[in-house]
Amino acid sequence: MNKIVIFGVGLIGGSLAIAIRQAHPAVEIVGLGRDGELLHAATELGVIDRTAASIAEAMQDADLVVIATPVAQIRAILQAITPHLQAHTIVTDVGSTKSDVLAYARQALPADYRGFVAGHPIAGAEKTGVTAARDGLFHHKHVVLTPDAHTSAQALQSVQSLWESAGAKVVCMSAQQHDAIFAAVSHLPHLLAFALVNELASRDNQVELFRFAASGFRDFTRIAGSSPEMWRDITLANRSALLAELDAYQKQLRQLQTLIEHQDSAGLLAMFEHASQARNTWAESLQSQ
Ligand SMILES: NC(=O)c1ccc[n+]([C@@H]2O[C@H](COP(=O)([O-])OP(=O)(O)OC[C@H]3O[C@@H](n4cnc5c(N)ncnc54)[C@H](O)[C@@H]3O)[C@@H](O)[C@H]2O)c1
Ligand SMILES: O=C(O)C(=O)C[C@]1(C(=O)O)C=C[C@@H](O)C=C1
Repeated sequence: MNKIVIFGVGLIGGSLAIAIRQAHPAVEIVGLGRDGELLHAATELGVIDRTAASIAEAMQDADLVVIATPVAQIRAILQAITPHLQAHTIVTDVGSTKSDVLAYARQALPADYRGFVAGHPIAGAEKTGVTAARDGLFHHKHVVLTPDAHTSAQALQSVQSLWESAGAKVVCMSAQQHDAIFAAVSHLPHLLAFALVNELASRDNQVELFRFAASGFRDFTRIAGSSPEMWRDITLANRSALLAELDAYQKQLRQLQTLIEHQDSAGLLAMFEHASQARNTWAESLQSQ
């Protein structure tokens, strides 16, 4: 590979650029974005080599295009690059939802184009922008790729190799399976954190509440500091899976409420023991990965 174009040089696009620079120092990295000042900062920091005067110029002889913007931007970017797409150019994305992105790709890209590989690195933070980008973000982390019948084996292999060179472990699954899994373990927890903080921050005594909030509150709500735009887009894109997850969670809350109302000591203990054991087993499994 000689030239990589990244749309959206923020936390994820910037961290991938840093990883690519380390693994493939000779590759030219061209960044595009909607905010000139941020792109200037990305160039000054040495995260990208340069920006481009136009999409046409950026796409000229590009080997790989990475779309690392909020997911609602991806359709328009695919439409904008399509007239400039060369046969050998591979296109991938890093969006947190995959069924919507695959549908956009089918609508926007030429019917005979087989170089689109939908992807999602399972690594990140509540911080946004290129100043939050960092070396090693993807080390030992999963990257999920969701190839479909239109994806060529060669494009899939190229994107897999790129992520492996960034230190990640690649797993393939369907977009539908991906969206169901991440609705449960990523998207729902973000909504719960936003909802809790929103509720407390709407109270008259919020100053007092936040004054005494400590590490339990910090751990539960860290992700409520995440990008509102990114999470609006994810929530709307994965709405049917998320509505099912919200139903299941509300059922748990209703169960909890009944146990408390009935002062059901054994029931509460059983529920907390089940959750505590599952959480500790999961945390231990992370150490052996
Ligand atoms: N933050 C995470 O933890 C995380 C983890 C994995 C995947 N993702 C996904 O990665 C993507 C980027 O997230 P991030 O955390 O890097 O966000 P970010 O806000 O740090 O970066 C997004 C960048 O995209 C730019 N941008 C927005 N619209 C654009 C457009 N139309 N054209 C070009 N550039 C545009 C923004 O200016 C910004 O620089 C999202 O799709 C998100 O769902 C995020
Ligand atoms: O660590 C965090 O702050 C994250 O929210 C990262 C996280 C996650 O839920 O685990 C968030 C969204 C991404 O799509 C992938 C990873």
